[in-house]
Amino acid sequence: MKTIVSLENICKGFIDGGSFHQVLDKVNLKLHQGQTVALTGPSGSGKSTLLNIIAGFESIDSGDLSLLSTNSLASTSNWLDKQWSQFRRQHLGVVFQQFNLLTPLNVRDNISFALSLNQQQWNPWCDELCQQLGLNELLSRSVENLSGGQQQRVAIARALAHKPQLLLADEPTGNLDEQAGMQVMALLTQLAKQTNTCILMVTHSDQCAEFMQTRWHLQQGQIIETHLAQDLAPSEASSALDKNKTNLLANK
Ligand SMILES: Nc1ncnc2c1ncn2[C@@H]1O[C@H](COP(=O)(O)OP(=O)(O)OP(=O)(O)O)[C@@H](O)[C@H]1O
Repeated sequence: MKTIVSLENICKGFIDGGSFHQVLDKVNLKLHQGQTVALTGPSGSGKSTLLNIIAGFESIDSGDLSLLSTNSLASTSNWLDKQWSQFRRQHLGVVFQQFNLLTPLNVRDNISFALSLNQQQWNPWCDELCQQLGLNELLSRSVENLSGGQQQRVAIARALAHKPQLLLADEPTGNLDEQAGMQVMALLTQLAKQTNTCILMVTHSDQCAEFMQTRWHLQQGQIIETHLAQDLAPSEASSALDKNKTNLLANK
């Protein structure tokens, strides 16, 4: 399986209140194409910091971050803003708790805008995304007037429209009630599977984490890995996941 993200001995800390707080302490990890990972851990353990580092929004103190760009895994140590922007535009999708939608625009234009950054236009995959996410009736609606669950589905469509190799999601269901949250999780994992997109998702919810194959638990600067669906034989894992998702989608 192709490695798309590699962190080697990553250290990151912040100076706050006059003292230094080590948040990540020699973290090593690899993410592979199509892999799905839930990132859990206590509040303040550094989950968002880790996502921000992988997206290039936060610098590292030491270690090396390599990302798959133009077909090879390359160290980002010498990347300038231009290379980071290009990576984010072409290969990355993000779904954060605050949806960060473009509020003056309607649903269709929010999704089209993300595509236009890659010189792409609306295509059959967008139709499929909108159909599966139940957005077809909402395409001309202004995003600011949509409900939280509807906005969340727009944010997912926007993040997956350009078929990114990596989706970073920070508590993507944090603003939704439990049932809506589970529906969003079911759709998110189903759509990402269709494009072989790797997901790294921060969550405080065990139920959301169960949609992912693997769990990384971040505590005291270190990551402990446990397997979720992969603990089962492949056929059992996929049928358990499919059953879970089918039940949730049936309740939609
Ligand atoms: N820019 C910053 N300046 C100073 N400290 C920061 C900064 N960003 C994060 N921190 C600190 O780093 C630690 C990790 O923060 P982070 O937001 O990554 O945690 P988290 O695990 O995502 O937390 P939560 O689950 O509560 O969202 C916290 O102690 C936080 O206060």
